[in-house]
Amino acid sequence: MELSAALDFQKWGGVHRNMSKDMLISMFSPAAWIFLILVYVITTFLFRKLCSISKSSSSDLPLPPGPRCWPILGSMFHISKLPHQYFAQQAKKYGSPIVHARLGYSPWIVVHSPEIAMEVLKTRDMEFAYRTPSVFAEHFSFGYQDLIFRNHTDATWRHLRKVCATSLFTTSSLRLSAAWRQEEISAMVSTIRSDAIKSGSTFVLKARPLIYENNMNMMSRMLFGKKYFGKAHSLGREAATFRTIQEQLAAESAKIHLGDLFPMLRGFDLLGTEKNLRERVRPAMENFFAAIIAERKLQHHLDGGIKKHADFLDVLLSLKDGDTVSDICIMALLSDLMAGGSDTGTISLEWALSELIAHPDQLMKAQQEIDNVVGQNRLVQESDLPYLPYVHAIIKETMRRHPPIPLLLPHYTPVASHLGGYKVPAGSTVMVNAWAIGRDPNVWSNPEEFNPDRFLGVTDTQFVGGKQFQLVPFSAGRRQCPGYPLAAIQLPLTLGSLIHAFNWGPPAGQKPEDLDMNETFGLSCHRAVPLQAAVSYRLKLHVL
Ligand code: HEM
Repeated sequence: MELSAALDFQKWGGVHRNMSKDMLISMFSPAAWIFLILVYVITTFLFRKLCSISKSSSSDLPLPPGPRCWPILGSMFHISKLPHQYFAQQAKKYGSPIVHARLGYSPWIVVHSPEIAMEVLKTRDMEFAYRTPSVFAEHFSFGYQDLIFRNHTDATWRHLRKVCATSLFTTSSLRLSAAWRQEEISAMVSTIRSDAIKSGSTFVLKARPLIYENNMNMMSRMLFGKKYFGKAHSLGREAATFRTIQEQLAAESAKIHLGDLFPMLRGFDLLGTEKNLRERVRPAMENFFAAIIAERKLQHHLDGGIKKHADFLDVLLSLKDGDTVSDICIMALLSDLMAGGSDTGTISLEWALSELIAHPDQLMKAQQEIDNVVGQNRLVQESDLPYLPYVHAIIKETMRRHPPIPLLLPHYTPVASHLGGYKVPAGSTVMVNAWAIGRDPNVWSNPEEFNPDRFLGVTDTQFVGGKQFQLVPFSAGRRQCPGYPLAAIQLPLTLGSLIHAFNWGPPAGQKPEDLDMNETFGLSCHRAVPLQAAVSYRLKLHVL
């Protein structure tokens, strides 16, 4: 998913470069221009006043180095490249593990060392585990009713995390949902196999949509017992609505909202970017999830109560006494989990397949490992996973090189603080550059090399915000991704199944080393060019 209120810097850079003077003039009425100029003059004055007050009253620590900050606008026009790469370059340029930038009125602090990442995410996470308020966050979360954007100081946030941890991601609940995952994997393998057989042997597969739909189906079945993608389902209209909502969310998460950069302008929605969120996207999400909840409540009524928990929605609706959560909170949570559980997995698997196509020897080594454990007469099952260390190592190495959320989700501190000997202004968004840490030669030997072997024998505790914080794709501390236990099964299971059932190579005429490995940015980091691979079936025909 495009997980949060991302500023799409590429688009913003593009808009900035392409925006002619005429376009700018025609965007606002004369009254709006006078108003904007007035706002500029007043805010410049207030800003200078504020700076002089804060200089004299706050600590003497300096701000971290970073790009030039212009009055009011800050450094936003400097950040036109992929921000995780841009900030990594800035850290290198200044020889500093912390970089500061300002977007409009919002200070950003970006951390590039495992030591300071540990401070932000774990040792002092009570200070830094807030979320940056934003226009997208407010609507996506139905007014901060969800888990992702609710502050960690809120008792309901703790309650929702506990419900997820104890009812969705325990070993026993994950065992209960194993059959659905297996069905979805079989369906995906079967679809690809039919296409391969139809086309003779090898055919060119666009992997991303298939993996995305597979992840979505797995999530929606676990959460509320429905699936929206694939050949054999009959939810035509509902599925179409669901797709539209997901597409709109992805588009909205990548928009610039003036109100985020200049909070005092929020109420005016001068560019009209909030209107669509408020009037179309949020109501559409609300109607969609409200219908699912209403349908389930009716079912419970007809059944004379909840006899047995069929899925997570049943669990949420059967919470008792002080533990109950409102319908709006359930909607927001379901929406979070759908978002959290689909795009990240798709990104990781697409990168893992790309790296294996670029490194055929490693692909072969993984296939041999799976053949030794599973043979060629059946598909990979979850019970095989403990015996596939090389497949797990590939996932870890993929996460090191390509963390799906390279700057993690934005953390925030409402009060002034300090990090690594630098000042952190009140209201700062604090980011950990997991991408840069994963490629730091001071942390990893030969970081540019894709080498899964480096993870053989490494335990999972070292993987999830391990002691040294070298590898933090799932973050750590209070905000650590709650979905990790599911991802730790789903990723190796899907990757293992795909490389066991099929041979993968670059499309005809391309060499493995020529594969385009460029990145694109939302807040999540896809391949810039969706993967197209030459695929052929490699198991016995009677399998499936
Ligand atoms: C490749 C798989 C995944 C990766 C790399 C990943 C990564 C992350 C990251 C970096 C965060 C932000 C942590 C922070 O703010 O410091 C996060 C939060 C979150 N993730 Fe995941 N995630 C994955 C899969 C999942 C799955 C499968 C689910 C649920 C089904 C999920 C649900 C969530 C939720 C609800 C949050 C918000 C937690 C909070 O703010 O308290 N994620 N994830």
